[in-house]
Amino acid sequence: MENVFDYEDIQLIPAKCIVNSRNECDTSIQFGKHTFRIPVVPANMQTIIDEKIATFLAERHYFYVMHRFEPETRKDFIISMKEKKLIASISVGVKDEEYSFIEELANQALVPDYITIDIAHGHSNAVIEMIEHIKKHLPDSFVIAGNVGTPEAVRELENAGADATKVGIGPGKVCITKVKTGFGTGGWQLAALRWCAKAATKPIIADGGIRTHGDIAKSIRFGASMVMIGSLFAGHEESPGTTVEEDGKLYKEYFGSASEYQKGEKKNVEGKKMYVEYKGELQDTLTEMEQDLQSSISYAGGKTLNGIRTVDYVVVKNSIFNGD
Ligand SMILES: NC(=O)C1=CN([C@@H]2O[C@H](COP(=O)(O)OP(=O)(O)OC[C@H]3O[C@@H](n4cnc5c(N)ncnc54)[C@H](OP(=O)(O)O)[C@@H]3O)[C@@H](O)[C@H]2O)C=CC1
Ligand SMILES: Nc1nc2c(ncn2[C@@H]2O[C@H](COP(=O)(O)O)[C@@H](O)[C@H]2O)c(=O)[nH]1
Repeated sequence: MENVFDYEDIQLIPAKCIVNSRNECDTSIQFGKHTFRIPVVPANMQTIIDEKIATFLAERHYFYVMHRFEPETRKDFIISMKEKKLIASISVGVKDEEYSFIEELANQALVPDYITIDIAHGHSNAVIEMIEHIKKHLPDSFVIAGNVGTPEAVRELENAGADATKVGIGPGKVCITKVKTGFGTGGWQLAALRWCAKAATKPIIADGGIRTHGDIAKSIRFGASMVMIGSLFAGHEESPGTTVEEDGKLYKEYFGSASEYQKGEKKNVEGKKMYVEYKGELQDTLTEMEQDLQSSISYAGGKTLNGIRTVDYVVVKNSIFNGD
């Protein structure tokens, strides 16, 4: 891989505007059988999403992926979303009990609309076998598989039947994979996304490393259909993490899914915990993201997200917070 770069190294170049107001710019994205308001999905992490937030998002036509860290609640969650006529989007791992869980869902005709296979090193037989298992038992579920960081991995997971792949090994804000293992896409996530997108024949989710709303537009430019974000969604009033007060200021916790706080033990820890400033209401952030993306589309000289996909860009090597 040559010419690696990350989000802060790139600036998109404006093209002639074709709208009279940013309101005319359409940020919606079709992903699977459904169309969502913005190409953004909060990370499937325990301090980012819970059932209440999932319902809030689904009711307002935002994509969501429920986390997999309370496995015993997943079946009721699917039933409850189906009763409300909302999309059911869950996560699974690859351990033995997950195989029986998929069979149980199939036997009870409980078909999640989206199933995300969520493990650290997604380029593995474990994930390939789980994709095949889901496709055998729940062929109508849209399967997202990850995480990966190479075109070879994208091709293999697509060939196994994945409907979308998720790219990002170690660029996350609470991720310590890079320092613990020496591996990953941390520090060059945007270049890795481009590399993977060139090989992909199905949608890609860019996962991790988004620090500003402009990074969403950059992800779209470099091949993402959807962008998964953790830290920017942490710290809201609705966020599940605990709230603490220090010197009169409010903070909320945000921890990694491979942190000892999530795992309950210090084994194969690849994540940490941090506190982020309290950010107010989730809807305000979603609205701001949509407006900023409408602006991005207008700067791209387009009316839809497609306008961003072909826009010119420059590499400006002034990395200030590369890869955290
Ligand atoms: N996007 C990212 O950069 C990363 C994300 N995470 C997140 O943390 C959570 C926990 O992830 P994970 O530990 O995979 O989940 P699990 O603990 O559920 O592990 C899934 C399975 O994969 C095996 N496994 C995990 N990592 C490896 C590896 N490097 N090589 C071979 N086998 C492996 C595990 O076995 P065993 O534990 O015995 O090895 C286990 O059987 C997930 O939500 C994941 O998305 C974690 C790290 C990086
Ligand atoms: N290496 C680790 N990555 C993790 C862990 N928990 C979550 N994640 C990944 O981070 C993104 C969110 O990134 P952000 O930059 O937007 O905050 C999330 O979707 C996962 O892919 C972890 O413990 N270790």
